[in-house]
Amino acid sequence: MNINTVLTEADCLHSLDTVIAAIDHIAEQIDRRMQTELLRDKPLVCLSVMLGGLIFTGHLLPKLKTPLIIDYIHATRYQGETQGADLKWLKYPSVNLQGETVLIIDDILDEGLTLKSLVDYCEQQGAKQVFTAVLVEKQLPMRRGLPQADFVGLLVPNRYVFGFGMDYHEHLRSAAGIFAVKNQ
Ligand SMILES: O=P(O)(O)OC[C@H]1O[C@H](OP(=O)(O)OP(=O)(O)O)[C@H](O)[C@@H]1O
Ligand SMILES: Nc1nc2[nH]cnc2c(=O)[nH]1
Repeated sequence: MNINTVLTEADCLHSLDTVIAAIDHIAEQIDRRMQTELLRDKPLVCLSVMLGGLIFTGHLLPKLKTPLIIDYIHATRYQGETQGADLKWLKYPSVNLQGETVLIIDDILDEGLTLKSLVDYCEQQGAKQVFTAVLVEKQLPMRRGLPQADFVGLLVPNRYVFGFGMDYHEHLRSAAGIFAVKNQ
């Protein structure tokens, strides 16, 4: 596998400009929704899902006007592969979620099993409400886990995608845009 070949042969699904515009749009939607959901003086607890959610989170949070605190979860189901397996937790959130309004921020909703586990965990920890934001939603006929996220930036077809946080065998997370691997 030559990483440069993967990149040069990939199909660009969404340009960097399109991704940035989609993040602007999600930020507006989140701010609007949180005006009605957040208790006064209570910040939104934002949980970034490592590693894939890192770049999306870094672009999204400075655009939010909603008062917030930042924490992270490290959980992986694919572990550098292109087929998912059981979710492996590497880091639980440090913040106490009891009574909090939580926003889980991830790069992609695919089968939805990762986000379903993370939402369940936050609810078990006593979160008052749990919202989910993803940069991309993969278009599947049905999902085994969470059927949809509350805030979605862009749609992608049912192909293996990378860029803007998403990896191809742990490479290409920093690719500027969203790309689909050739023939996958
Ligand atoms: O909807 P699902 O089918 O569960 O897949 C979505 C998850 O897969 C990726 O994580 P991955 O396990 O590859 O770890 P990573 O964040 O380190 O890339 C991605 O970041 C999501 O968290
Ligand atoms: N990088 C990447 N991670 C995923 N996790 C679930 N689906 C995908 C995908 O298409 N690409």
